[in-house]
Amino acid sequence: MPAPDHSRPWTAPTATARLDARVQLPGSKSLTNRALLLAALADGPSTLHRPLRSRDASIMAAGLRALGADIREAPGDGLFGPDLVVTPGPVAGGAAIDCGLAGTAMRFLPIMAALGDGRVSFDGDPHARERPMDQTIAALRALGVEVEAAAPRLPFTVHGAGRVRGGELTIDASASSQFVSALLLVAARFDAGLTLHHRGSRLPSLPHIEMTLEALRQRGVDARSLDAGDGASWRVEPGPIAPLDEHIEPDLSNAAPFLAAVVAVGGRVVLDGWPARTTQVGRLLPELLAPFGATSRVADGTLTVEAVGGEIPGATLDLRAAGELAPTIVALGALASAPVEVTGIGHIRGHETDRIRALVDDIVAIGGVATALPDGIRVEPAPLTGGPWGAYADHRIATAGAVIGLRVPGVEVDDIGATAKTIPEFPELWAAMLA
Ligand SMILES: O=C(O)C1=C[C@@H](OP(=O)(O)O)[C@@H](O)[C@H](O)C1
Ligand SMILES: C=C(OP(=O)(O)O)C(=O)O
Repeated sequence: MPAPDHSRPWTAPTATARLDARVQLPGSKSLTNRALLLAALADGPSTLHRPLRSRDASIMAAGLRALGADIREAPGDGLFGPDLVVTPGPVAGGAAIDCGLAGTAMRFLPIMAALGDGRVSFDGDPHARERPMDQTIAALRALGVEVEAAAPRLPFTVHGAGRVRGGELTIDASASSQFVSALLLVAARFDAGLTLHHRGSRLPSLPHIEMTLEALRQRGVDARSLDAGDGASWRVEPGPIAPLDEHIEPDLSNAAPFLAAVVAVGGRVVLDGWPARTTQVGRLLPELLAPFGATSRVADGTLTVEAVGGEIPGATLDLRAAGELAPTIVALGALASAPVEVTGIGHIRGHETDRIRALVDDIVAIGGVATALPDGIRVEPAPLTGGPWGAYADHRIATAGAVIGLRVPGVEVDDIGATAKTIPEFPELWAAMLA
């Protein structure tokens, strides 16, 4: 089969009938990239079964190889590609790492690089140079690691001295939970471990920090939240990281557009591989979609979402825990018959693109009414027309356009290839859902 051509605008398919689909999604980005990094720091080889194969996962693997890990493909069950076997090596200096647009790579890898002996330089895509990195650089410096940086952003160079003392550190993670996760993920390898405090105006994406703690504990690391009354202090004891063979769960955040499609069109989608218990923030989707008229049922490892279709009610949602899901919810807002307000997401201005601006501009360009709020977005009912939908290199802005296009003919996503960041199969899976 010829490779799909993503260089031309992608006309989002309009749904012609109620949905009745079964969907199987590739692995979680957040789980894959944590498993890769912890495997590279572990005491022996680990296998990742059904890892995500995507740009962000390739970037993480390439960065870890540059830092000394051996990562090879091994036959898996073939569902979305081979398994990965990671054999750790001593953390090496002397590398130049391209972080692309991957927040996990640009926040996690510099902390690991500090364990090595030598210089490691970091850079990324043009927009990656605008993403907040100040807390990574400040944290390393506070830990006694030399960082050469002209500005508190990419590009910069970490000068590892072969060890990090660790101890106690305070950062401001208001702009990203990844600053916290990065330090906790590597801290077992600091001489004194780490007691980390967050002090700042907000702490977004708490479930991703829970995911980090759980990933560490699964590998025998003593990692916990400290009950400081504010839920913003953590402790990781120094010690070995055990190797682990892990089955990577499907990406539940990438389930969002497929489940939102049910609200937009009506009918039913059954999602395979829904975990009985998970730290992924996508577990909140059933309750987030309920105000829009969706009913959800978990049974036998599947999630079934049903909706009648037709008018979509308005809603007000606080997505501070789940900023990653905001573009999909805002897309439903553009289709709703009453105002939809999403708050708690000011920090998504620092995601792959300024997501608040991108969503407002795209919705307004197709005739909608959307307003940026200091901490979110408000969308009001308006008749939508087709037209260009900018992806801004952002997988979730691209898929938000796909959701709107289900009901609005002629929505043209300029770069559906942006979905390669976490779900390269998106156009094919979307078409299959609608078939
Ligand atoms: O640690 C992670 O895997 C992630 C944390 C979150 O980042 P922010 O806290 O910057 O939103 C999330 O939005 C991102 O997609 C993935
Ligand atoms: C914010 C996201 O990604 P990143 O890991 O690059 O921060 C995202 O996937 O929504």
